[in-house]
Amino acid sequence: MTNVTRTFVRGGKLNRAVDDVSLEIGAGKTLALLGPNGAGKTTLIKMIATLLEPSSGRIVVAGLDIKSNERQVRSNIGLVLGGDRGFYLRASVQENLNYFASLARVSRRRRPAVVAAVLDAVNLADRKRDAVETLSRGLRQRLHIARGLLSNPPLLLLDEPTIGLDPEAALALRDLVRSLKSGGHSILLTTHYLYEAEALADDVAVIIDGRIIARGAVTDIANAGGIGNVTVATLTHLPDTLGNSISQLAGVRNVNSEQVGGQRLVTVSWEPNRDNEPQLREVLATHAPLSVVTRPATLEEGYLALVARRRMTIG
Ligand SMILES: Nc1ncnc2c1ncn2[C@@H]1O[C@H](COP(=O)(O)OP(=O)(O)OP(=O)(O)O)[C@@H](O)[C@H]1O
Repeated sequence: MTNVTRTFVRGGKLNRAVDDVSLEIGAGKTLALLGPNGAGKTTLIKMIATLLEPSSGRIVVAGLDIKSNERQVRSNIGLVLGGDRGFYLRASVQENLNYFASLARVSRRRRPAVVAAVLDAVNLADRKRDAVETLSRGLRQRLHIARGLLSNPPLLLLDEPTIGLDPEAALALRDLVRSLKSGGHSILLTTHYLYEAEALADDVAVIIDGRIIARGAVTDIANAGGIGNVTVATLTHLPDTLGNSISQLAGVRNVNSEQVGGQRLVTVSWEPNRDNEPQLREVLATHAPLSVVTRPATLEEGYLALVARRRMTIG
């Protein structure tokens, strides 16, 4: 998409829900779109799915401009919004998929094979005769993905696919998303679970107030938030003045401490390429640290630093 903007009028004021966004997703790649509530993620996904028209800008899916090829583009996209709606609850899994396959213009002749293939892909074949209302939330979410796969679309749009799932069901769903990716689908994923984005995505884009403020690998997001590596020190106790002494070291961006079990974890975020574990060890030496480990910032640490930095610059 190139220079895409979508405005809404609210209370007589023009609100730019998506503001001049340009993004591309490579074939077979997964892009995670992250951002706070109301940042513009769903608006962006709805525009790609042709459910909402951009106010300006251009969106191209598999080489086709969505404005002039709406019907064809729809069959190139699998939209998975999830939740409890979207199925006939008393009808069976198979009946639902047959119906949605007809809407997706899968020919009557090909329908049985296509429905069998998507059921296999999401591992639901053994439940095909059961009414949808008997499926757990995790299995319903698989059914949503099966529905999105009916036209074998090159692009899948997954809006918070694991929301509300228990940890085991969420893990199984992440495995399913990985297998779709290795099957060649490009995926645009929105999620508020940062470890999920880190586990699944090749690339991350952060949207705030309708604008993409950072895009790239996890390190790029962290660097945009002003942090590079992070050192975690484990201590048996934390003297009052220690945090202050650490924050005075060159290159320190932020210091946090928390109690975990009987231990104190001190987390030191360093500015990009300015980590200095030896100097930190000197400060910690008289407090007998149990361990000191330096590693790259996680996506969660990078994202939180980026959002905080953004709020500081506009607030
Ligand atoms: N139909 C609409 N009419 C008016 N304003 C809207 C409409 N849809 C979205 N908005 C506004 O556009 C902005 C972006 O909303 P959007 O739902 O895209 O955010 P989001 O990033 O998906 O949020 P969440 O993480 O909460 O799902 C918000 O300010 C929202 O109030």
